[in-house]
Amino acid sequence: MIVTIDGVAASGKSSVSSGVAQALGVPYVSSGLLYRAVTLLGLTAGVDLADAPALLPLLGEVRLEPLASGNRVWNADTDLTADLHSTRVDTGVSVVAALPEIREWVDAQLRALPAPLVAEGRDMGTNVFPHAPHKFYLTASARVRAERRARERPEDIPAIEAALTERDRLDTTQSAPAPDARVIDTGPLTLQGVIDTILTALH
Ligand SMILES: Nc1ncnc2c1ncn2[C@@H]1O[C@H](COP(=O)(O)OP(=O)(O)O)[C@@H](O)[C@H]1O
Ligand SMILES: Nc1ccn([C@H]2C[C@H](O)[C@@H](COP(=O)(O)OP(=O)(O)O)O2)c(=O)n1
Repeated sequence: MIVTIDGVAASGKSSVSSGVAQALGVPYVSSGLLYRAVTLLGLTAGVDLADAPALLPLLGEVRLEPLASGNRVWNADTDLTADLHSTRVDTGVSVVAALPEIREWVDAQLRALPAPLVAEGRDMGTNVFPHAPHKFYLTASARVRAERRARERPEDIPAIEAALTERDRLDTTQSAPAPDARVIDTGPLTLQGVIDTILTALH
């Protein structure tokens, strides 16, 4: 069984997916971490982030470890995970995510994983796992999402809100909900409330 949980930036996808996956006793995969890893490796190598042929050779030893408690991304023996949520990765990642060659690479990593799993991102329900039987799409206003993220980062709410809104705009192409996804406005809900809504729908 595959459950897809897509949604806009900072809508709660990874926290909700982790909770749902732990309740189901299956792993979850965070596709955004792979786009973030490509971005980090490109920035570290000094490569133009819009240059797919220059990025692809950097990815030969990149591996996603899909743990239920939280995903890790490795480049050979180096754990990249702690560096994937920096502001510079946030700023560059939409450029990388717009490259068809990089999207193909990410999709291939995800499709190679064994089911059952929970997959979260933007296009899990539309493109990567279109035949998944259970699809969800998380939303919340930009202000609510910025307030949540401000609890994790040393930036003020208006700056975070502006950056999230800009990333939503740049990611619009791949972010449409699947027609058969259940859309959940997480604004009025607690994290556990969102997880419970999904678990109830699965039963
Ligand atoms: N319904 C909710 N109510 C309150 N906080 C939430 C809710 N959903 C997510 N959060 C918090 O919002 C932040 C962003 O969630 P995260 O899972 O990182 O989102 P995404 O994976 O979509 O970027 C986290 O700090 C998370 O704990
Ligand atoms: N399936 C996916 C997952 C993420 N992306 C892109 C879009 C996002 O700006 C980045 C990072 O996504 P991630 O889900 O890690 O981060 P946010 O929830 O947006 O903070 O990657 C994508 O295009 N397709």
